[in-house]
Amino acid sequence: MRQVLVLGLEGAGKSSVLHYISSEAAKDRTAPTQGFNSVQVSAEGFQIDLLELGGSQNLRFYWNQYLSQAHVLVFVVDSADEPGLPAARQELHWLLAEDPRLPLVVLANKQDKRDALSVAELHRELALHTLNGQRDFFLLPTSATHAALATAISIRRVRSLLVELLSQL
Ligand SMILES: Nc1nc2c(ncn2[C@@H]2O[C@H](COP(=O)(O)OP(=O)(O)OP(=O)(O)O)[C@@H](O)[C@H]2O)c(=O)[nH]1
Ligand SMILES: [Mg+2]
Repeated sequence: MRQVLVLGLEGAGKSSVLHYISSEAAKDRTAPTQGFNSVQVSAEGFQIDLLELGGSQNLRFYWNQYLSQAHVLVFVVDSADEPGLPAARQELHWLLAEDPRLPLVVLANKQDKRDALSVAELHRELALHTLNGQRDFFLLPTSATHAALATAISIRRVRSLLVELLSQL
């Protein structure tokens, strides 16, 4: 079992992304995650356990306790929530400081929204240029609720990236 830890501020779209990855279908409605939400997908030769921890302020306190079991960190960002980006950046960099090698996949989610920032803008706003060279790092645009081909493709790309990263372990 390989574990993927899925974090990000409340409402970023973690549950929606996990639902799509495991069921290959968009879901238009999710409830805020109380505690955690776990989803399994099978890859060739191994199982992937994706563990989402809720993003509300009181739950963020527990995030770092789960880092040591994780093989990959997925950090989901609401690309259209510009005011929330400083908090997302701060939480992300706190997590990264705890483990300088943990592979990181940042999802620039909600790309279907008209006011979504681009991947390049998010790279800057999240100060991702400051990452050290020790870790594998990827930044991918996603959309998890929009029923369009681009959504299906973006989620499939996340899934195959995770399989690729985890199969190297
Ligand atoms: N337009 C759009 N809405 C999205 C997308 N992903 C998620 N949402 C919506 O954003 C809201 C929050 O999504 P969730 O998946 O519950 O977010 P979360 O990160 O799991 O939130 P917590 O569990 O509270 O930490 C829901 O209303 C989703 O339908 C997306 O790609 N595009
Ligand atoms: Mg959730």
